[in-house]
Amino acid sequence: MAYDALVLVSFGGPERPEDVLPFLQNVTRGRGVPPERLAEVAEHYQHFGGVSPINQQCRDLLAAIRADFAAHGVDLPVYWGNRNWHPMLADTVAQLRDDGVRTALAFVTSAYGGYSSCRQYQEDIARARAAVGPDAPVIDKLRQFWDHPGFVEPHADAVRAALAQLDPARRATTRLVFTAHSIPTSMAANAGPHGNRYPAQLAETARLVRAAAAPDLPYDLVWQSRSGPPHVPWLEPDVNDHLAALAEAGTTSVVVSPIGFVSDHLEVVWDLDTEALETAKRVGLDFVRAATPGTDPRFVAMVRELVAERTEPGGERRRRRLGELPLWDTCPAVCCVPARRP
Ligand SMILES: CC1=C(CCC(=O)O)c2cc3nc(cc4[nH]c(cc5[nH]c(cc1n2)c(C)c5CCC(=O)O)c(CCC(=O)O)c4C)C(CCC(=O)O)=C3C
Ligand SMILES: [Fe+2]
Repeated sequence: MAYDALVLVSFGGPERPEDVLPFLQNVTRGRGVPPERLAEVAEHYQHFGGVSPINQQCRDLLAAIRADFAAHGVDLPVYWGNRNWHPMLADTVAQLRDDGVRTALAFVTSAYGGYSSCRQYQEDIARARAAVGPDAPVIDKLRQFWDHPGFVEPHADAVRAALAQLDPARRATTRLVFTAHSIPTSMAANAGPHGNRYPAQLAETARLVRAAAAPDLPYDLVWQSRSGPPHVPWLEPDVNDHLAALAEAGTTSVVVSPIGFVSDHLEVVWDLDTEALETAKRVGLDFVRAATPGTDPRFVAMVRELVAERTEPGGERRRRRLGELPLWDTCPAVCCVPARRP
């Protein structure tokens, strides 16, 4: 199939103190997040002057994709729109329409399945198209990429680089701790056509990154950034509880690798580099946080490869991937339906 454009679709984040609350209201509208939690998260953003790093990271990725496309003769304009903050996806889709784009592919900055990571972005696209009206372009989301070498290899290199900062004499008591955004257990149960796809994909990515980076080290997959009301169960253990338990059991050193994310946005620089680091200090663990792919050339090239899978004859037979879980281009209708409200 031929496409006229690529759209980078992301979460969005505030870039001024006065935008923090309206942004948080957009994120949590209708999702039952208690006001206390919202106030706490607003403080995390204000700690960074009300500026989330995520939008600049998207601008950097956008520039890198454009340069990579130009260097490889891919003649597709690249646009950018967000779920929760400007540039809002509906404005971007209106621009696509004004520019005469009829069909576009969407690269979403999340590697995994699940409602928040996949289905909700498809709903964002559908809502933006509906807002633009009948002449809105068709927009097809590119596939999930949790086990693509362009995602796994940068994470693995980052784990290796982080390990190099730890004391080699303590290697026997060093562990890898992979983290991803926690989600409600009901959302996890509904992820993918047969359920539990989000944790299953993360377990596969963790296994692949560890195999490439440090096959001799023990590893765990744990969760971070829990939101929602306290009585609703979310995936556990939390990274902070886990670090305390590790220290208790004799671990001296950890590399924390946020495989759930593609860039060092606020959930990384606050929840890990500030909170989890604080926990590690308190319980006496050596702690190094591994980098995320960001604009690693292999990650940027992956975007072009995912496009080629959809646009080149036989492209779907040349998928590069390291894992074994089932993979598809177009999600079945039953996939990742929203978690039932408690
Ligand atoms: C799976 C997942 C990803 C990974 C996939 C992806 O990347 O999309 C992700 C990413 C992110 N989450 C982010 C920020 C927030 N997430 C929140 C709340 C929530 N996240 C959830 C899940 C996820 N979130 C869920 C189930 C909620 C509860 C409310 C709801 O059901 O929607 C809240 C509300 C306050 C709170 O934390 O309580 C905020 C501010 C940012 C931006 C950081 C920045 O600004 O740099 C990013 C990239
Ligand atoms: Fe989130």
